[in-house]
Amino acid sequence: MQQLQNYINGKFVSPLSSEWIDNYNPSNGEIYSKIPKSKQEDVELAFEAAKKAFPEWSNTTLEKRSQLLLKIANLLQQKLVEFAQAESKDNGKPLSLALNIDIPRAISNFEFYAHALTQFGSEAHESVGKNTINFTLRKPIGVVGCISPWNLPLYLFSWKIAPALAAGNCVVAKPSEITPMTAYLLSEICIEAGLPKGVLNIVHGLGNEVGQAMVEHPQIKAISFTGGTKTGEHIARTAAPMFKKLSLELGGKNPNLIFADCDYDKMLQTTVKSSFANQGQICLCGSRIFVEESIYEKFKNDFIAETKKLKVGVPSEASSDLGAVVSEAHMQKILGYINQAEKQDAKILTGGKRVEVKDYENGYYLEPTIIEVQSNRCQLNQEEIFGPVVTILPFKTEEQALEMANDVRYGLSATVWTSNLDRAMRLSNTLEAGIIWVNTWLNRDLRTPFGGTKDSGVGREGGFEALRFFTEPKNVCIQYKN
Ligand SMILES: NC(=O)C1=CN([C@@H]2O[C@H](COP(=O)(O)OP(=O)(O)OC[C@H]3O[C@@H](n4cnc5c(N)ncnc54)[C@H](O)[C@@H]3O)[C@@H](O)[C@H]2O)C=CC1
Ligand SMILES: O=C(O)/C=C/C=C(\O)C(=O)O
Repeated sequence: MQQLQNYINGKFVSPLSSEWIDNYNPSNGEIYSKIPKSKQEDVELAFEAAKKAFPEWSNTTLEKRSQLLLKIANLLQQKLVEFAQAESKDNGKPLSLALNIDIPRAISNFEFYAHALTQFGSEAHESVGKNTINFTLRKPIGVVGCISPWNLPLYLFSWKIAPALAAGNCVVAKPSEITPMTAYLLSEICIEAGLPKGVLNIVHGLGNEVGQAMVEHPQIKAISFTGGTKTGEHIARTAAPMFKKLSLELGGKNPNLIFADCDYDKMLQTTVKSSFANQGQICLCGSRIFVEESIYEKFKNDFIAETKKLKVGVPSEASSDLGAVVSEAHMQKILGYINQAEKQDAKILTGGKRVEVKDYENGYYLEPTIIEVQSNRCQLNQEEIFGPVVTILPFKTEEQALEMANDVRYGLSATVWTSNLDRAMRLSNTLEAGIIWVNTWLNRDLRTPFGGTKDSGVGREGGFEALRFFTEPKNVCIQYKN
């Protein structure tokens, strides 16, 4: 059975403990590889390698850094199919999704930051009448930590390491132990691309061992994390006394507000995607759907009909719209929420059950599920389920829709469907979320700030925001004689 390795100081190495974790294939529930069960001592090795590489990497010209990131992107492009197959097998997502979204986006992340680093500037302030000029240097921080989740494995792993490297930092990175494969394959590419040893180090293992050691490490000065809100809270509590820089991209319970005056067909097709893409395992999925009363019954019937057309099946088959959810434990968690529907006076309109796929009976397949709830205060509307489950609820007025949309602890994204520009602007101003989509969803321009408010996180990724996060500003004030 394949044994993955850590990538430390430019080489593949086994964990010092020689312990391994089983890696499951969600499509059939079988163990298909082993990953290092690394510990604090492996993190220390990675840190030492990164620290040693920092002086040279931070002084490497922007052109050279840019070329290396582009080389990684080119090699990824050449191996797109291999990577997409690996991602689909490791995560359970449809191969078509990995081929068309996950891996292309990982390539774009490297390309984007290869170019962004050459365009990144800093400010200068002339104090007129005082013969003084201030200018701000943007220094790489040193060794930084990147911790990524399992839902969009290489997509989010590269979304963190590309800007961290671009800004001149050396990196200790930890992919999710549930989906380690494409990060492992990326280490092969880094070697092939000639990335200097120690610049990027990838340590596999459990969150409460490897992740915890990274967060606790006194000399890893910044942590970029994407994952669950509870984990983010724990990281913040651990890191705060050490005054670490933190970027936390956490959970969401995003509202999807549908008004009667919208482009109905576009809304319907997009709402199916924003509900069930990647088996609903995207922090941006619109999991609370609020519909204007006058079109509620029509929407309900059409949405059910469209959802019933979705095929749940083996990830590698082109006809599968939904694959498997990521793990047995996660499947049980989602089913736990669905099974509470009745107690919460909610009605399952379609779905709600595990799916048995022929010859893949032990895979983690779930029906796309729509639940009609009676109140936004119910648990189904207040907690992140992170699976193919959405709720629907009618509203009478824009004010009521806004109130329900904001009445939740999360504030990541919101989607508004309307042809009324005034309403679109009013809601864009008042919805409590870091990202608002009007008449579209998951429409991404990598230059824009990405992140959430409230319990959805702290800080922003994307564009120059990430380069600002991964650098320390230093102001220089010079007074000169006339
Ligand atoms: N992007 C998002 O919004 C995501 C949200 N989630 C939510 O979180 C729930 C739990 O999923 P998990 O897989 O447990 O996510 P998680 O938040 O535990 O995992 C994300 C990453 O954090 C690491 N991690 C875990 N504990 C850590 C610690 N103490 N210190 C440092 N790193 C640590 C994990 O190993 C993984 O690499 C999901 O059911 C879902 O609701 C999960 C993944 C992504
Ligand atoms: O950057 C994006 O386009 C999407 C990011 C998605 C997440 O952070 C997530 O699902 O966790």
